[in-house]
This record gives sequence, structure tokens and C-alpha cells, in this order.
Amino acid sequence: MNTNLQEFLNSPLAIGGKTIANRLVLAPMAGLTHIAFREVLALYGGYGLLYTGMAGAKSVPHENPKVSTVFSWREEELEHTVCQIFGSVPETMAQAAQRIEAEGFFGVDINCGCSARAICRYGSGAALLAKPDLAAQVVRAVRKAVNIPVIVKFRTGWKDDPAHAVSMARLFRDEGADALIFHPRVAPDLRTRPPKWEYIGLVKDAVEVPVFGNGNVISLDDAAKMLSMSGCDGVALGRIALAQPWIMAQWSQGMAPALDDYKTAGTAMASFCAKRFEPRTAFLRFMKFSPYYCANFQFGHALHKRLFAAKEIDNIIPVLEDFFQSAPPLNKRPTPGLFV
Ligand SMILES: Cc1cc2nc3c(=O)[nH]c(=O)nc-3n(C[C@H](O)[C@H](O)[C@H](O)COP(=O)(O)O)c2cc1C
Repeated sequence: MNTNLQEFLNSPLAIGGKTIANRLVLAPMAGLTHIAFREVLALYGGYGLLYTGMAGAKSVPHENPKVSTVFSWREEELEHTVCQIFGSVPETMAQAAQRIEAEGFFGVDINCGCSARAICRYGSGAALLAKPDLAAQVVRAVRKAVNIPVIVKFRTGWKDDPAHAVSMARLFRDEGADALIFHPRVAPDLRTRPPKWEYIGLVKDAVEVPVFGNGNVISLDDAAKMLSMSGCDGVALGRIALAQPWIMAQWSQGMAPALDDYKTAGTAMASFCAKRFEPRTAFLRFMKFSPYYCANFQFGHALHKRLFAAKEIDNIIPVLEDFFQSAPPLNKRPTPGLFV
């Protein structure tokens, strides 16, 4: 373990009027970074910030946290959890941000990166990168509405043009964003081509607010390379945190995972999904997590099939118990076909 890197990851960082204790952040992932998965992460710790999945700004003011699968939390995680919203109407985004502040979240994040058709169709997510004036109005309205940190997560844009990313970063900063998470891929590219980490340095150099780099960081070497290439202030981890929920504790605190941790993470995810969601939703949420988790194992495809065939959340733990009987061999890096 590189002690300088570990020290850096554990160094505090000011975001707006608040400070995070550690530079590793869970990236938002819809249907995945929900209350149950964040409880799995909390078994290990090692992070500075957690994220919800994206929540529709229109529905946030009316959400009931007791039944919502997106807008729900544990009290003890609120102070280090950011709620991400998507939308394109400045007043609606501002109202959602006010509810998020009133509930006690660390901050609010504006989604300017999601390129799914269902989101972009209404001008939200990455569609805002094609409309800088509207994006500016959205960030301005949210900034005016709340005192908590405002973060913007965004991509390069719709073309492979780093100058556009730099100008959007300046625009977000000018409108009052306290930090940025930058995923240097063009919007139409889901995750097929590698992200261009060299663009992260351009964004970092353009603004004074903290910039978190994101995209394809799987190993500690990847994190070290992204940080040294770009000088960014921290790293946001998506899929690897799903596959290995201890990864942030491993990198920042030297936790050493054993095969038992793989079993514990899977069984904890199944029981926390069962505790938080209705049985059908619990099973679907577990199955959304399953490919990333199964990507850890040499026979991951077979495990994924067995979990799917289990059909109900209550049948998941017995499948996992059986799978771990034979000390399943691990992959060095997650299987690409599952880790999508
Ligand atoms: C299934 C899935 C859902 C995602 N949902 C969101 C989302 O709700 N909001 C967002 O800003 N990014 C979302 N992302 C993008 C991730 O936050 C992250 O930018 C991307 O996965 C690249 O990081 P990684 O290589 O560390 O996974 C999602 C990614 C995945 C795989």
C-alpha cells in the first residue's frame, strides 16, 4: 500500500461550507445506490461521501421516505450522503433541493450526465450539456434555493470536445456549484469506450472548486494514475463499489478482504433488500446488483443464473451459502461481460 496515497485519500476536503473526511465517493447509480446497498457499504466504511441514485425533481417534494425506493435513508447516513436529482425546470429543481436540505442531506447533486433516452427526452441529465443557458438557470435556481453544498455530475458533452467540458465546468462554478464530479465520456457512449482521464486535468485546472474524477477506476493503481494524471481532488467509484463494497475501506484504511467478505457482502445485500423493500422489489433490486457482484468470480455467469432462478429474495441466501461451500475462485479483475 502506498502510504502517501493512503494519506491523501484520508485528507479532509472542504466542499461549500462543509468538510468531508476522505476523498473517496460512491458515484450515484440508479436502482443500485439505494438505502439497502448503502447499508452494505456502511459495514466497511472508508468513504467520504455516499450518493443516492437519481431522483426525479418533480416527485421529490411529494415522496414518502417510508415507501419510496429512491428517496429513503437511514438517519445516521444523512450527514455524509448527497441526494442526486434530475430535471430541467429550474423552479422544480429548486423545490426538490429545498426538501433535500430540509431532510438533512449533506448536499444536493444535479444530474448532467445521464444519457438514457427516458431522461434526455425531457431535457434532463446529459441533455442539459447541449443547452448551457438552461443548465446555468438550473444550477442558479438550486444554488439560490439552498445553503447546503451543490454538486454537479457531468460528462464531456455530446461530442468528444474537452473545450466544451471545460466551459461547462466554468459555467457550473460561476452559477455556484461547490464541487464537480466529472466522467470524461461523451454522452452517447454508455460505457463501451474508455473514459479520457486526460480531460479531468483540464477541468480541474479550469476551476477552483473540488473536482472528483470518475470512470473505470477498478484498482488502487487506476486511482493513483487518475489522481496523478489529473491532479483531481478525489475519485468517485461506481461499479467497483457494487462488486466489492469494502473497496473504499481497503484503499483508504488498508482493510484486507478475505473470501468471507465476498459472502458477507452478498448475504447482507439480500437481507437488507428484504428488510427495506417489498418482496418483489427486493428481488429485482438484488438482481440489478447481481451482475456486478458475480463479476468477482470465475464462475460468475453460472452464479448469476442460479440467483436469477431463485426467483424470490428469500431464496438468495441459500444459493449463496451453497456457492461458497466450494471456495469459489476469484477473478483478478471483474468479468467484463457482467461488469457493464
Ligand atoms: C447501472 C448504472 C446506473 C447509473 N445511474 C446513474 C445515476 O443515476 N446518476 C448518475 O449521475 N450516474 C449514473 N451512473 C453512472 C455512474 O455514476 C458512473 O459515472 C459510471 O458508472 C462510471 O463510473 P465507474 O466506471 O466507476 O462505474 C450509472 C451507472 C450505472 C452502471
